[in-house]
Amino acid sequence: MASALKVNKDLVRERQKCTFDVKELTYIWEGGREFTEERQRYENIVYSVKELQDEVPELYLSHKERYESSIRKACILQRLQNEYGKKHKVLNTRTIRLVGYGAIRDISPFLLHNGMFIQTIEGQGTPEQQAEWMPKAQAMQIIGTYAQTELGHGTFLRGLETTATYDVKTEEFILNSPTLTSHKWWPGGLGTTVNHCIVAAQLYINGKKHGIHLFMVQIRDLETHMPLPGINVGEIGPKLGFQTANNGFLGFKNVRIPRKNMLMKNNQVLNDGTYVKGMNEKLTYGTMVLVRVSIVSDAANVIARAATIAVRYAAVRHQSQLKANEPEVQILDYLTQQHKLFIAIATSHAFSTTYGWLYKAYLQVVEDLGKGKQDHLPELHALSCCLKATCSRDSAAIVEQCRLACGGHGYMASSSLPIVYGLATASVTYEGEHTVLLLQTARYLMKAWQMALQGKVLAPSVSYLVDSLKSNKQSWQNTPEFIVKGFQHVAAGKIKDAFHAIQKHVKAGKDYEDAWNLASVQLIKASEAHSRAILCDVFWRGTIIKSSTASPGVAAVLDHLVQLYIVYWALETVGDLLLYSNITKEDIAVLKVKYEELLALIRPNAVGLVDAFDIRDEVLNSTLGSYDGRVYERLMEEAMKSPLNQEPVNQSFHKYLKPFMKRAKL
Ligand SMILES: CCCCCCCCCC/C=C\CCCC(=O)SCCNC(=O)CCNC(=O)[C@H](O)C(C)(C)COP(=O)(O)OP(=O)(O)OC[C@H]1O[C@@H](n2cnc3c(N)ncnc32)[C@H](O)[C@@H]1OP(=O)(O)O
Ligand SMILES: Cc1cc2nc3c(=O)[nH]c(=O)nc-3n(C[C@H](O)[C@H](O)[C@H](O)COP(=O)(O)OP(=O)(O)OC[C@H]3O[C@@H](n4cnc5c(N)ncnc54)[C@H](O)[C@@H]3O)c2cc1C
Repeated sequence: MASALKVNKDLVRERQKCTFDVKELTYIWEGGREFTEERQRYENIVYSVKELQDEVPELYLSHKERYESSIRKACILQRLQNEYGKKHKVLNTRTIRLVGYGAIRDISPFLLHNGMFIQTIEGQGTPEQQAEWMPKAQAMQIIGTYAQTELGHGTFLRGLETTATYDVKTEEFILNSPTLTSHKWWPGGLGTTVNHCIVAAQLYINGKKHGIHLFMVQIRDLETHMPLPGINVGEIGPKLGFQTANNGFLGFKNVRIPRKNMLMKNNQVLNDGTYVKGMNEKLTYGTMVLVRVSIVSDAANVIARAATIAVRYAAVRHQSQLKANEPEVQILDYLTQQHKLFIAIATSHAFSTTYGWLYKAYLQVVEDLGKGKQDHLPELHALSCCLKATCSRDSAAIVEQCRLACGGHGYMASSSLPIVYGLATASVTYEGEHTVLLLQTARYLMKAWQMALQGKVLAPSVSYLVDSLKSNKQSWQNTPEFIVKGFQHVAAGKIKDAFHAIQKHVKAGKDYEDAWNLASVQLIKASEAHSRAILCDVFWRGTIIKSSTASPGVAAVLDHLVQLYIVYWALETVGDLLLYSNITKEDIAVLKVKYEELLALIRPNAVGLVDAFDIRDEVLNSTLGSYDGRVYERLMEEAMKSPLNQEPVNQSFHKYLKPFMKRAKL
């Protein structure tokens, strides 16, 4: 962090106003002091490595140069990470991703290796397969990705066309891409980085199709890196963001792999071609569940980044007068600006708390599955789908809101807000498209509603449906607990409406599937309302627990944030509350005042709150958001790095402009 002397005076004043212990909140936000200290220790190592510092900003490099630079840095990072792991302890993936981002400035071409390839071997491999591949993958003697999506299908996995046909004679699988649309398309690192892939393919044995299975396939020679025979591999080209992720395509022509290369923890193929079905075919999708859970944490992190940039900038930026003859005010003093930004801070805490809760549920299900119990798998799938969908979508909207809150300068690449938006919006699509995942949860909610009607016991996350069937609703109270109940009434009401809409179409003679499609707008609304009820409930309960051991100052700001989140969403969805709960116009008027009071309470702590996210300048990489607030100096310094500013006259003047001007007629 910059020395106090060089820090912008507005930021100095803001920090003096802060009423709580910033460090203490950082520890809470990060899940414990040990995690923060571990990350900081690792950051100190990584960001002192000279080779990781850019001479030319990445954005001025060509597509090819950017990739080469990202690989160079990713290798250095991987070495540092391994060395660190040997000396201290293995770093958590959040730290690896955060710190890696600061060095690479975009997505690491090893992201899928570290985030899905290793996890799939771990989660889907037999102990023998793990023993063979895990050490090599961890040491990066083999580098891999997760190759599932194809040109023709990403969402509908049963529609994937890549085939893996078992040859009993040679005890091998033969991989083929029978059509153009069957080519793998998107996997990160696949373009020119990885030499192995976990490939999702339709399994055929003796002409019988057994559905999607996962296979370990080597695609490049380990010495020469040349594609192996039968492999057609390449990079898919520039995208909205993710420029250095090295997303690729892949086709197979009669590529043979040994039988032992099918990941067989769940389903198995024996030597003689006998197919042994596992406990649940959907366990093949297990890595996706883990990544969906992790995306809730990623959403919290991207919002924290955008909020840090936008809040610090809003403290430094002065524009317009509130009153004539008075100095121009910090834009952070406009209530509308606080309305745009404080919800970002609160949302980041809401998602971080929800991630902690969801990850715990994930670990419990994994433990249960190990004992052959799968009762909670459907609930976890439903929760991970709707929370991934809602948190990723909210994160993209909030990052964009933070960008807009920075006015014109937020549009500068050097603000980093465009690149952060590129990251956030990608997560709305990858790992299960937004609408599609909401509809997965809706399937579960329809079943839960049916069970509630039948008086059956429901899983904890939907047990509120039982309460909603009781006719005596208490009169409304403007307390957080009661507003959370209000969200549950909204969710229950929307679930019920969607259920009835399907029934109505079925009664009118439609097939269930057509009725489902006709009701699907209502279904996604029900799923969204369920997500919001869960987020508010978990955030509220989680904050009470965290506050119970926090200092009074920190407990107070946590309380302001959770209340702000709940009241904000009550006001955003006020129409729903009027439809489905007992809220009155008078209650709403009180909530509006409450919301304004909360903005005022948070205002003196705004900069302290984003400081508590403890995001280093290297990670922010932002002219607008650095700790010292030297916004204008940095904007100018960065502009001066443009290659167009390295010469007084660009050659295009002599080649095009001058002749053009000469020829121009009056
Ligand atoms: C700690 C380490 C963490 C590291 C984190 C790193 C983060 C890295 C970030 C990486 C960045 C980018 C990577 C991006 C990678 C990708 O995008 S990989 C590709 C992702 N692809 C998808 O998500 C595909 C989406 N589609 C599907 O999942 C399925 O096709 C879909 C669920 C939509 C439907 O599947 P079907 O097989 O067609 O099933 P249905 O008939 O619809 O349903 C049957 C029942 O199965 C239940 N189900 C479905 N999925 C699951 C599951 N995963 N688990 C449990 N159960 C599941 C479903 O609910 C149905 O149940 P029901 O019949 O209703 O009882
Ligand atoms: C940055 C990025 C990185 C990625 N990395 C990987 C990777 O490493 N490995 C990998 O395998 N894949 C990867 N993917 C692919 C990604 O998982 C898919 O793009 C994603 O799952 C969406 O599938 P799709 O592209 O087929 O979308 P589509 O399903 O074609 O979606 C198009 C539209 O159709 C709608 N739609 C589709 N089906 C339904 C339905 N049943 N009901 C209602 N609406 C529907 C969707 O809502 C959407 O609006 C990546 C994608 C991106 C953008």
